[in-house]
Amino acid sequence: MARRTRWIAVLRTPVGAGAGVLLLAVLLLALVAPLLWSDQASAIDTEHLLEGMSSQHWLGTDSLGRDIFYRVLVASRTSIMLALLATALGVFIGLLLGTAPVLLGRRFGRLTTAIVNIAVAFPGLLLALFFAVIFGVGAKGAVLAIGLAGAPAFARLTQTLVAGIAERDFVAAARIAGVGRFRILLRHILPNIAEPLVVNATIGAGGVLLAFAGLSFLGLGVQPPAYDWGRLMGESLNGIYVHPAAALAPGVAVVIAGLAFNLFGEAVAKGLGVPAVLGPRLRVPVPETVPAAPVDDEAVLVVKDLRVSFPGPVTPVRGVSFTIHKGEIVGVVGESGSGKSLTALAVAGLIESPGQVSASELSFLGAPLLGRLADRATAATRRRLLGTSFAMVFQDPMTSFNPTKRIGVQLAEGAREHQGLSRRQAMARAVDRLRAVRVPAAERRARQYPHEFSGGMRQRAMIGMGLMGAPALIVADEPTTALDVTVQRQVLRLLETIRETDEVAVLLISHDITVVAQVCDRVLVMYAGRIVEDLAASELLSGARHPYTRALLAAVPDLDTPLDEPLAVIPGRPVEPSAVGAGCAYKVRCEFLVGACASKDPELVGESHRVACWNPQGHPLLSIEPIRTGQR
Ligand SMILES: Nc1ncnc2c1ncn2[C@@H]1O[C@H](COP(=O)(O)OP(=O)(O)OP(=O)(O)O)[C@@H](O)[C@H]1O
Repeated sequence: MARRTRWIAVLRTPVGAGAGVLLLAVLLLALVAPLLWSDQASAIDTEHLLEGMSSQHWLGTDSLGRDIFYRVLVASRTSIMLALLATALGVFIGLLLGTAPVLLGRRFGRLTTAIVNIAVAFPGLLLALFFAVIFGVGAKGAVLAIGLAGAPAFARLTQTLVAGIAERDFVAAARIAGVGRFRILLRHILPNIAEPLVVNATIGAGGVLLAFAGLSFLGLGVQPPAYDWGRLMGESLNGIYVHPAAALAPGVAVVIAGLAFNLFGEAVAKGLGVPAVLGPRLRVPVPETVPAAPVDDEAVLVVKDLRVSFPGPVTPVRGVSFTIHKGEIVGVVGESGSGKSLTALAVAGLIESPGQVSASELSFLGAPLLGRLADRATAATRRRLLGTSFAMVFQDPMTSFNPTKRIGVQLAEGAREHQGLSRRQAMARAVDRLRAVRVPAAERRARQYPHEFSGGMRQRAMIGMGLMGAPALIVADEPTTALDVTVQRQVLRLLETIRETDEVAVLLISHDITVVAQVCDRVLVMYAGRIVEDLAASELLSGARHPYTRALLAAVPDLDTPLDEPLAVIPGRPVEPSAVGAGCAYKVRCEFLVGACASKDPELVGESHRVACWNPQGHPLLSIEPIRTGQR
């Protein structure tokens, strides 16, 4: 809807309207000219050979006495049709090459990217000539030549656009939901790149028209008795000094038609802000017949010694272990860069190559999430399990949903995929879930697009999407960071309610320790890729023992904080993953160093309250004298 309005707005601008009318006129001419003036254009008049302009022949006649004006008009169809065909071919091949990384995976994707990069480096006209020689002279050969020559540019454009969309949260969410690559491409990626692609193809058509005229002019394109503008130019070239109009007229036609495509494309691009691909977001889960197996205890997610590393090598997550039980809300806090998001992404299977994930155990509802899957059935089961029982809510509500699709349709998609619901049933469930997350007028809202929702409502709808199946775990990565305080409270309360009513476990990632303290049962404090403290949220204020946790708490301003004094901050800066050396990663910022801190990284030890520190506070180790350091 909004899309249509924007197009209409473009057509209302003077340039947009002018270019639109010109393009329409050119297309109309191409359509009707051969029907109306074919006879006049081909009528041979041996008495008026190579005549100049006259009232009878406005642009004169050619060597067979045929009227040049009518021939230029009639040639419009062949010229434009062939140019559009070649453009379509270029776009099609460009799309195939540009979307290869999504369809074929990274390795083949890289190969096609390399091929495209090499092809793009060749001048288009040179490529066209090269292909023209291969395919032979004639219109068909020229279409193939120009289409293939234009393909690398469209492939590059497609790759860039696809890369921008493929990293969006809603694509990640669709992947978690087990939506296949082809379907992701078709339903999530292509609709979001269609606009810039169409606009660029329109602009490109102008250039193709010119290239086609060039090939025909050289005698490699349209062959007699057929003719296009390029051919007319070529035929008139010999007499250009005595009879310039015959050569200039088709040239002018090429320029006008080329301009019409170019101007229109440019006007639309400017008006739509192409390539402004908007943000999107999330998704997840679904059905019921999932072979879950958490029979032993109530562990929903078990993570043991999780590591995430990247080439460098850097290891931003260095051995994280925790378990989440049914109906438990576990918070993960830490400064920026501590590895919170990577931990969540690794759990969701969203770390892409060249990132490497390893763990001695990573299981969800008893099913392993890591490792090579022995057979397709196991892989399908795992996909299905994640698709139905695992939900992910991302940070930015602006990017949570595919902007081109209605909210209800997006909610329904996973249910159709995994639960086998019909379109109708899935929509009914979507409306029901929107109601469950307190989206008012759910039926009407389900028919709206993401931009018609407020930020908080979008975030709630995203959680609703997670509830389409029967989720056992919702991973929420900074779900309230982009929201104002009141809306933030509503979203957090919603997560709490879901936990209470459906016993869903929640892994809540936040840099805000007060948020975590309010809603969580347990808190994991992360620093430099490790958990440094794991304790009950109720103990946080009174019983935190790690100097880093205590510093995080001390840095939270409260109503008693004197306004005339600087706010407390944690001295120093978080350590970069690449700079983590021997000993405790927090040592350079810690006030309570002891001898072991410099040489050995402390293990996370304890039962219900785990701390990784050689000198935990609160219950001071009296035998060890703290070394008070000067702060950096
Ligand atoms: N693809 C990558 N390649 C190399 N390093 C990465 C990559 N992705 C993340 N990192 C590094 O890993 C560290 C942890 O990142 P992560 O996003 O998990 O932090 P975070 O705790 O979630 O921070 P924030 O609150 O800012 O999101 C950061 O230092 C980051 O630079």
